[in-house]
Amino acid sequence: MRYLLNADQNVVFTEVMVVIAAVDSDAEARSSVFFVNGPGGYGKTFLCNCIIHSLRADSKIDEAPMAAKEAIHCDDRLLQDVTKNDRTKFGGKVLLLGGVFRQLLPVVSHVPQEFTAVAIIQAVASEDQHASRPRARGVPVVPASHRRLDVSFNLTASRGLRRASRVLGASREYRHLQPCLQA
Ligand SMILES: Nc1ncnc2c1ncn2[C@@H]1O[C@H](COP(=O)(O)OP(=O)(O)OP(=O)(O)O)[C@@H](O)[C@H]1O
Repeated sequence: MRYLLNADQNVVFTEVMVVIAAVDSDAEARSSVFFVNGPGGYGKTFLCNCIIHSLRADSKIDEAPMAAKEAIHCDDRLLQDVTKNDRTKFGGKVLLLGGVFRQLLPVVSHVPQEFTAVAIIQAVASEDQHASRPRARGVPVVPASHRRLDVSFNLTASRGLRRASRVLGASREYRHLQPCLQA
């Protein structure tokens, strides 16, 4: 199955396998946590299946879910307990998680999620303008990959934007988004 992997998938496959081999041969090796990021349909599941297939063939695999942070903490403690190794994260096991970072909202303290969503839509819309994409009735066109956020955009409208602008503008981390909110 490995021969089917494309160049990007091959890079991740090799990196994960190298670390697994190192952890296998050295009980004291540091554990590694990988997060495979990529847009929908980019081949994350295909890659994971290939890795699982290879590890199963060698009888060395534990399931690695994509889960809430509490579940990840729980895995960490459980693996440390099972392996009797509390010196390294996940008891020295390799953790491979997958997902799409663009589908997750960044965490901004004291800001409701819908305002963060609006800020992101505005930022994306602004990128779109630079790419000379069409605009419909004065509303920036949101690319297909972000259409699931359309609802937040419509619901919050201008009052939400003004508040988002104020609150996000006060956050040093997201100050660069401020110009995008001047609709
Ligand atoms: N190297 C490959 N060779 C042949 N087909 C592939 C390859 N990589 C991915 N595919 C195919 O592309 C399609 C999308 O891949 P996959 O489901 O792995 O994407 P994904 O990143 O997990 O998507 P999502 O985030 O939406 O779950 C699937 O039909 C898969 O079989």
